[in-house]
Amino acid sequence: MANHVASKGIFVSLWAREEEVVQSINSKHENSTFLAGVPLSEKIVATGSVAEAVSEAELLFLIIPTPFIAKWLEQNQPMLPWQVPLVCFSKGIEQQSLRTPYEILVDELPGKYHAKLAVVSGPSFAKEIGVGLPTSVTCAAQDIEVAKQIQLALATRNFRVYTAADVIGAELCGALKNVLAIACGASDGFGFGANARAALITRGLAEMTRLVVKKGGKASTITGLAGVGDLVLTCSSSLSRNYSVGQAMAARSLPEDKRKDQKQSNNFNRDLAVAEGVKTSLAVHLLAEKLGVEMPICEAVYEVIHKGIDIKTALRKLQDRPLRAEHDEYQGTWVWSAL
Ligand SMILES: NC(=O)c1ccc[n+]([C@@H]2O[C@H](COP(=O)([O-])OP(=O)(O)OC[C@H]3O[C@@H](n4cnc5c(N)ncnc54)[C@H](O)[C@@H]3O)[C@@H](O)[C@H]2O)c1
Ligand SMILES: O=P(O)(O)OC[C@H](O)CO
Repeated sequence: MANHVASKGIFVSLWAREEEVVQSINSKHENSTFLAGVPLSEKIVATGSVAEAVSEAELLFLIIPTPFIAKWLEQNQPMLPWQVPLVCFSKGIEQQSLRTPYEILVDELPGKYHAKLAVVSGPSFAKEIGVGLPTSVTCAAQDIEVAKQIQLALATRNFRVYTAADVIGAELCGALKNVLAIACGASDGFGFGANARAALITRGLAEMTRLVVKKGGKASTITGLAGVGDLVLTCSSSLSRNYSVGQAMAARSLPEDKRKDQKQSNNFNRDLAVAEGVKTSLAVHLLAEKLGVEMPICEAVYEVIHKGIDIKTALRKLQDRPLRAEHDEYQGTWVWSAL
């Protein structure tokens, strides 16, 4: 995102946690640790000091993994200006509190910050944005004028930004697609084929819809970039860390002689550590239980990762559920059926 904004001729001050990342960006104009091979603009200057990074900010981006947001805010909030929009790009759900990134921001930041909070979601691999490939995302904010301000600030011919008012829907979709991508990666890792993947994406969409609507989000968000867009992207590309984790977990559970046919992740341990769907699957399990929402695919991912259930058994269990109608009639309209 820093590179994209810099491509508009805007100066970007980028805070990074690791000293080697700061060094690499400032000396080589590349983030060799996290985004090797993507040349970065000289308009990006990295620093290890949050105070320095935000001192002249007209727009703030917060892009760190969801599990660290609350702690990061606790340590850095006093340095953050409240008069400028703060846009969060993180996609996950906090494990214990079951909060989305926006809900964490609202809880952890004083009220004066709240009016200018926004989130960006949608199909957006960092690597593709970094090299300027065409990308479209959704910016959601409670105040649509804030979303429009961010839309204008970020949009280019190659980077379309749509506005939306459904913050909760956009965020839940972004979090859930990571869990579903693990399931799709696993299915592909077993060589279950394209039919199975398409079914997982479609029934995954049904799970997303049920949770989003139950939490007060809009069903229309599901058909948008944050919903279908990001779900299709993440569930079908090994550029996704979540998909790769599922793929590698399946490949690892195959007998030696079958493994050679499957793609293996070179970065399994790193993907496992950073793929948001790993921790979010526990949060989704708890949230679905709390709200009484049926989410069998997400539940299968939770059972494999957090309960140690054999991955093939979990996928087979999905196939063995009772047969039923695809949609139910509910208050005069057809909606996704519960299982
Ligand atoms: N990478 C993408 O393509 C992409 C695209 C859209 C949204 N996102 C979302 O952005 C968020 C960040 O993803 P990412 O790919 O930039 O990072 P990542 O998932 O690769 O994680 C590594 C980053 O986490 C930071 N980190 C590690 N421990 C930390 C701590 N204790 N406190 C603060 N930061 C810490 C590291 O400094 C590093 O920048 C995630 O929620 C992800 O879902 C990522
Ligand atoms: O690599 P992933 O699986 O974290 O996905 C990255 C982005 O969220 C895709 O939109």
